[in-house]
Amino acid sequence: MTEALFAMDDVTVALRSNGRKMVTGVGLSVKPGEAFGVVGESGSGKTLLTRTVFGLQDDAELVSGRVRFDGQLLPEQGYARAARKLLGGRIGFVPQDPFSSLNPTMRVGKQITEALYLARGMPMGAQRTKARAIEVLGEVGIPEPELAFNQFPDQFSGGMRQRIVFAIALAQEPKLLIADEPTTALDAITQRRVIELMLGRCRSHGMALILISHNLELLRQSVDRIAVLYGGQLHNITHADDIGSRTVHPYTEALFECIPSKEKTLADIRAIPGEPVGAGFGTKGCAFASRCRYAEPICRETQLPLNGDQPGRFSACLLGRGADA
Ligand SMILES: Nc1ncnc2c1ncn2[C@@H]1O[C@H](COP(=O)(O)OP(=O)(O)OP(=O)(O)O)[C@@H](O)[C@H]1O
Repeated sequence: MTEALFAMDDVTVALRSNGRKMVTGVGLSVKPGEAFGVVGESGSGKTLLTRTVFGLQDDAELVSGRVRFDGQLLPEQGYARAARKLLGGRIGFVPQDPFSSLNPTMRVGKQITEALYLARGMPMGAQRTKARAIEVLGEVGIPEPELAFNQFPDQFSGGMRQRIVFAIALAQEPKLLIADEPTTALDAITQRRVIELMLGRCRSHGMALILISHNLELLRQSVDRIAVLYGGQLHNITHADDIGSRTVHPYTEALFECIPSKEKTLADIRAIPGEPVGAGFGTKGCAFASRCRYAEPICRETQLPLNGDQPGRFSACLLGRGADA
C-alpha cells in the first residue's frame, strides 16, 4: 500500500479567544498523486480547518491531533510556524480569494521568479529563472507567456489571473497543492480548465491535490476521493464514483440529491430539510441528526467515529459504514 503523503489524525481546531472547538476529530490521509476533495456547506469549517492546519489562522489553533507530511510529524511546540514553513515549498496553497494573493503593483514574471527563488532557497541565475517562469506561464495556458512575463495582473481577465496564481504555486513544484474554492468566481468553462490544469499536474508530476469546495458535483467529476464536513465534524470519506451509486452516508446522499442533472426531474431534487448547522457543533452527537431521516436516539447522544471495512472509505454513521448496503 502506498504511504500517505499528508495525514491528519483526530484533529480538533479551537478559537484562541474563547476556546470554542469549531472543528472536531478530523482524520484523513492523501496519497502521492491523489486528487482528494473536501466538501461541505458554507460555514461547515473547511477554510478554518485548512488555514489552521497550515499555520495561517492566527486566531485559531490545533488543540489536539497530529499532522504528518512527507514522513514527518509536525511538532506540537511551534506547530503553526513549522506548518507555515512547508508552504511555498513542498506544499502549494491557493487561497479562497486567489486574486488577493497577486501583488497588483508587481509584474507577473517577477511574482513567479520570487516564488521560484523562495522555493529553491538560492538563485538559479537570472536567465534560467526567467526561462523557467515563462515556461510555467505557458504550462498553465497563458497565451504569449514571454509578453505576459512583463505585464501586470490587471492586464489579465479573471480566468487568466487565476492561472497566474496557479503558475506561482506550481512553479515551486509542490508535492501537495491545496486549493480552497479556487474556481468559485470563474465561469463554468474556465472553472473546468483550471481544474484540469491541477489534475494534469497530479498525473504528470505525481503531485497530490486537496481541492476544497462546497460543490459536490464539481468534486465528484474531478477527484478520486471526497471527505464530507458538516457542523465542523467529518462525516464521510468516500470514493467519488460511489456517490449516487451506493449507500455512502445520509448527509452525502442528501447533498447529492440537491444536485440538478439531466436524469433528475424537479421532483427528484430535494432540499435538505431544516437549517444547516455551522462549525462549532461540538461532539455531542451527530451534527446532521436534526435533519437526518434515518436518525435514531443514539445519533443525538454520540458522535460515531469514522469507520469502514472498504479500502479508503469511511463513514461516521450507523448506516452505510463504507460498505455496500
Ligand atoms: N476567526 C474566527 N473567529 C470566529 N469564528 C470564525 C473564525 N473563522 C471562522 N469562523 C466561523 O467558523 C465557521 C466556519 O467558517 P469557515 O470559513 O471555515 O467555513 P467554510 O466551510 O469554509 O465556508 P465557506 O465556504 O463559506 O468559506 C463559520 O461560522 C465562521 O463564521
